[in-house]
Amino acid sequence: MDSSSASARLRAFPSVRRSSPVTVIPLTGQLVSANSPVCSFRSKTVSLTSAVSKRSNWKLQSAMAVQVTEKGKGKLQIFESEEDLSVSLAKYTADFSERFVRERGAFTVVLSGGSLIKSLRKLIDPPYVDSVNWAKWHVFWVDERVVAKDHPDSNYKLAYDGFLSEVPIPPGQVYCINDALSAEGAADDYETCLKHLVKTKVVDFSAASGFPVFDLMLLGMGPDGHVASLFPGHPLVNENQQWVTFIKDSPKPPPERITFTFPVINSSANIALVAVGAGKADILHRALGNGQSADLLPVQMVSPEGEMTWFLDKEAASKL
Ligand SMILES: O=C(O)[C@H](O)[C@@H](O)[C@H](O)[C@H](O)COP(=O)(O)O
Repeated sequence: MDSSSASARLRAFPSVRRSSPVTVIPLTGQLVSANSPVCSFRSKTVSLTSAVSKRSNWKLQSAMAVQVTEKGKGKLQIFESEEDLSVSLAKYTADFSERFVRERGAFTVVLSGGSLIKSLRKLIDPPYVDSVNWAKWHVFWVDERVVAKDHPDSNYKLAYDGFLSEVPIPPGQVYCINDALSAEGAADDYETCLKHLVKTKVVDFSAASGFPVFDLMLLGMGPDGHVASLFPGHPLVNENQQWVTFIKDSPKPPPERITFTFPVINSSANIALVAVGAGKADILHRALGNGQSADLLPVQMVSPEGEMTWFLDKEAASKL
């Protein structure tokens, strides 16, 4: 792995292009999926700063999503309710599954913990529970707590109970933490597993950067702006050599976790960033608003090689 290359370093410290042009697309009357053709709607080009200040354009009507796109920063979708968000998130995920299974014979999907799992619940309902080719799924965790797999804090348990137990993904394709190891040992073990899966071409790889490329990463965000187990002000946000690392002083309990690093997160082919509820409103205002800060929040460091799509409900987006 040539992780000391200039491009790997650069990708670990992506810049936030606040003044880049964005396209604001007010949509009326119906929920529009992430894959809707942009050209079929009215659009105008403004800067992200002015898009945020023109809040009157963002009024939500019943079951309406407002999309904002900015080159390199992603598409922002705001849903009337968490229920609408989960319907759209299921379609978005199922569409990628279909595309990657067709194109490369497998679908590598990365989960986080927290409320994201609940927001994936429509995937285990018809039509997706029957139409998705679950046998081709390979499931990973962007972060995991260093606890036993049957512990209430386990992200594996959360995903298993709420989602994985309901669909026929072969158990050998669900890559959970080795809970017999220390945090350091579990991070090493997970990275070794990823390297093996890159070698066997289950997981894609970017020769340019030297990091694995997951087909889809589904990220939550904490109210402090953390993603995965990469917390504001923690030195791990600058890790640019390892694929998987560990933390023993996580400000969010439990303290011991393993986590993908930013170069791996930012190598993804697609990232969905999902935030729901009023508790996320202030940090989203800071992350996407006009204010300038020298220190980027972890969520502002998410800047994938591929596509990024934000899924917010109207409470989370209420201060934008
Ligand atoms: O293990 C974890 O703690 C998570 O992976 C973490 O990064 C989570 O995704 C965010 O804290 C958002 O969680 P909520 O959506 O529950 O706020």
